[in-house]
Amino acid sequence: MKDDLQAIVEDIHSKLQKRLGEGKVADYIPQLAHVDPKKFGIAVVTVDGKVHSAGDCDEAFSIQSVSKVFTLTLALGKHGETTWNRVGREPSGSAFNSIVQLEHEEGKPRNPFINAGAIAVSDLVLAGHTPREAIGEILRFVRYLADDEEIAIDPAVAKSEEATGYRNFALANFMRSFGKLTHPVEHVLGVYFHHCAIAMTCTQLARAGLFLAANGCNPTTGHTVVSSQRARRINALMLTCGHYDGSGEFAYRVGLPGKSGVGGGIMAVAPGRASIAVWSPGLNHNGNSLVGSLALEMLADRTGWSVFGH
Ligand SMILES: NC(=O)CC[C@H](N)C(=O)O
Repeated sequence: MKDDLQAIVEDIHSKLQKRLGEGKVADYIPQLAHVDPKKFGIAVVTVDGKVHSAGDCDEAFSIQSVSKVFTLTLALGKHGETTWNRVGREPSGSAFNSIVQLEHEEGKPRNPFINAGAIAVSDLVLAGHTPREAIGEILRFVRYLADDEEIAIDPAVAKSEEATGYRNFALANFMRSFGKLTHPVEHVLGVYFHHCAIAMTCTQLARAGLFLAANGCNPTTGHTVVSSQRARRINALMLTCGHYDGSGEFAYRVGLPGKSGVGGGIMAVAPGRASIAVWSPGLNHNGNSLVGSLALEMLADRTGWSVFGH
């Protein structure tokens, strides 16, 4: 490390002040359109459990698609490798809510991080449960990962998406027509919308991702969450698919496994070193946080943490 980490984080926060407000806040989910576009938080939790943070790092925001990492981890825990019968592991090269590939590939989504793939994963998490139980299981899992019982779902966000999620209903119905969802569409989407509506701060999110930076074991709680092989593989999927059709650009500029959400959050993993969360609501054309991506690019550059070398 070239400089002290807290100093780097504060410097990134101050250098990016002039860029705040760039990008476009997601407004297709009406409840997200109200968020102040100038918010910006960053938290870095190193594998020794130390937190380095700046800005709006303790303000909760809607994690949206970042939650797909947690539901995938749960589905793999419940169904093991058979998870991959239902969803692929290849980058899609298309938008997060795209429907085009689904017809060619007979209802099997490309990867677990695009909407269609995460809906298939929600169907897997729902197995043996009512929707309410599955939502409770996901929330308990995220609280366990972050070691924080305060984490909650924002019901207004879930409701807002349920009322306007025409695309997601289309994707789910289309998959169901191929027999690729085993539960009723309303139940599967109920689970999906609620896990997307989990609200977390950057600090909580960085803590929740720590197991991925530390070979599957959360070093602050001592809990073994997944095997080191599984942690490595989830990181690989985040690197190749975590930013949709912006994943190549993110790997080029940042070089860390990462998962974005349309709430403006990104969770990134520096294996063996740290888990990082950034939040800034303005999105680039791929639906990834514009200032958040810049912050991670600066962080990777200053720390030499890119998985591809210094
Ligand atoms: N990229 C995202 O964060 C998308 C998640 C959002 N809940 C949706 O389904 O559209």
